[in-house]
Amino acid sequence: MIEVQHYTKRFGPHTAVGDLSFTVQPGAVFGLLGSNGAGKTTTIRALVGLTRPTSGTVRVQGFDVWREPLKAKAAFGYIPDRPYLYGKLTARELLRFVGQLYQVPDMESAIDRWLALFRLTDFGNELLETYSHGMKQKVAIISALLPDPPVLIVDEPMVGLDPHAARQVRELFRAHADRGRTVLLTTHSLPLAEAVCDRIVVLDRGKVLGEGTMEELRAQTGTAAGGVHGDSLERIFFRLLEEEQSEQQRQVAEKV
Ligand SMILES: Nc1ncnc2c1ncn2[C@@H]1O[C@H](COP(=O)(O)OP(=O)(O)OP(=O)(O)O)[C@@H](O)[C@H]1O
Repeated sequence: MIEVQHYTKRFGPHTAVGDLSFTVQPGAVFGLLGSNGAGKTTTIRALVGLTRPTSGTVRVQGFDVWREPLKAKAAFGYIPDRPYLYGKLTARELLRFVGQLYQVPDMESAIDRWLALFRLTDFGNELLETYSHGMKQKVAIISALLPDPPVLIVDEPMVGLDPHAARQVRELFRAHADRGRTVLLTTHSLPLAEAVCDRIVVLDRGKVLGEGTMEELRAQTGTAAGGVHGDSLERIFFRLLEEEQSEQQRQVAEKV
């Protein structure tokens, strides 16, 4: 379970995220969507303990990520948008390192299965510095999933993946949640969000524009289901952004 309560992050005078609250229950895939600079990565970095909230709290499996970092970190797997992997290790060495840290049972056969699933068996003993971007991304995904964590936190998972791998990863996230685990992901891919997310929050410039299931977002934006585009998340997303822009223009006009 993930609980974000009144999370605010400021960088100097700039508010990157303001008063964000949401909960992700076990069994759910939660999508954090928004334009460039909306505050998605800033939120993810708070969730994984890389930045301290200016105010508010962030909990994973009941543990405050900043106050009880070891307990919180033991409970989640994290796939960053730009994975850093030790280039002088082979994929197998890195995965053994992760497996030992998290005491993964029957580690060697688990590693074999994961490498085979992502068609990396032949490259398992090659140094990671020789891997392509997509291959590195696959290893980062395996590292996060190998310990079968109760919570999975993912920043832009599909960048660099070929269509086959992208579909596999989408199915893995869904299956992870369906086994009672919690999944939070950020993405620019509206089809991905629509296909796997149970709930979605749309951010823009650090503010929440909308939150809910697809049905709730449709109701909020007056976007009817059906029709060629009527039920798509893309339409809801643009409607929310348009509403926010008209509200800002109205406020500016009032001040003039
Ligand atoms: N370390 C930092 N110092 C100053 N400002 C920052 C820092 N990190 C993020 N920001 C600012 O916070 C805002 C949110 O950035 P963030 O990276 O969270 O956006 P994002 O939604 O992940 O965007 P993208 O889709 O482009 O990756 C931006 O205005 C960014 O400039």
